[in-house]
Amino acid sequence: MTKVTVVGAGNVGATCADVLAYREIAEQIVLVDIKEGVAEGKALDIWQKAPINQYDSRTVGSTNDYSKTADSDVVVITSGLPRKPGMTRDDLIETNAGIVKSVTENVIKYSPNAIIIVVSNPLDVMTYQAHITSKLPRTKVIGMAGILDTARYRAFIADELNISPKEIQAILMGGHGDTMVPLPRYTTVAGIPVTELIAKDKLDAIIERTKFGGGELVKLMGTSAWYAPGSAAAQMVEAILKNQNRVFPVCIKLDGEYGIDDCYLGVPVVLGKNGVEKVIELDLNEDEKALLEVSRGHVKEVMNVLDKLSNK
Ligand SMILES: NC(=O)c1ccc[n+]([C@@H]2O[C@H](COP(=O)([O-])OP(=O)(O)OC[C@H]3O[C@@H](n4cnc5c(N)ncnc54)[C@H](O)[C@@H]3O)[C@@H](O)[C@H]2O)c1
Ligand SMILES: O=C(O)C[C@H](O)C(=O)O
Repeated sequence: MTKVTVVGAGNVGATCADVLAYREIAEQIVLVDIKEGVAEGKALDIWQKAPINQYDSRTVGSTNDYSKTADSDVVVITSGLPRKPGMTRDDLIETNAGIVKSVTENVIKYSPNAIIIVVSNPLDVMTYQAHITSKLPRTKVIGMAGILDTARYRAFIADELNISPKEIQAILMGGHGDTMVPLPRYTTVAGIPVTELIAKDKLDAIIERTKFGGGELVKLMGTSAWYAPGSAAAQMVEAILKNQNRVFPVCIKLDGEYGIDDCYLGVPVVLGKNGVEKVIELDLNEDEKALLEVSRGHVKEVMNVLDKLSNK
């Protein structure tokens, strides 16, 4: 039986559980939250949708009882505060680091071999937190952001060209923040380089909008996005459970790739049954390397903040 735990039954977690269920990605989905009754209620609601939407995946909920999560193949961590207008993702570090640490400890107690997908923000540094707490190999503790950021980029390109989003392929690297690095050189529309179809000034504007894509939604809704983030996390779970070996940008600790050591950044990887099967090293040009270095520097600064908090 394939079993997935989603911790945090808020907007992102409940959406992820719903996608995992209605697309029958996992046979059993356990939703956990700290708020009494919320996870049980949402899991029951998703289960009661099964006869309407015709799926067999079973969802169950739990208020902080991790014994129900035992032997999960994959655990998705979405617990933590979302930002409000005017805040950066980094402003969430203190509260969310404590939450991600305690959740990871509980998860690992009952599912020592699980693959962990972190969603909580600030994403790259929360992946660091889960990695050091779990002590799992780096290939099994990864962060979801790149699929979401590239999806935004691809959706904006689809709009600009009035072409199906299914045709747009792209890779984006770096931290999940304003320093992320979309790569037009590695963006195609049905195999055609995007640079042949969209003028530079328009593509630059799309890249800028992508970098601030999360903030655009926070401003509109007063809280952060959930449909695309929940679906993106579910897509990562699917690649793992079905051993699809799909290529996605995923946050992982770099151990020398791209000349970077000891920093958690989004890079293209092959995602399969063992988590990250391979980190793909692109041959970046000087401009791209410079942008990645800025992003690395920013993530490293926030990692240092976490180190100081843990030493308190
Ligand atoms: N990586 C990304 O691309 C991405 C995208 C969207 C949101 N996020 C982040 O995901 C997180 C969740 O966002 P959301 O919109 O679902 O927020 P939300 O407030 O709707 O849900 C968060 C849930 O976590 C629960 N929670 C808090 N502490 C907990 C604990 N110790 N154990 C279990 N559950 C706990 C809360 O009760 C709440 O139900 C935020 O940090 C947000 O910034 C990341
Ligand atoms: O922007 C946020 O705060 C949430 C998330 O990281 C996103 O990009 O939607």
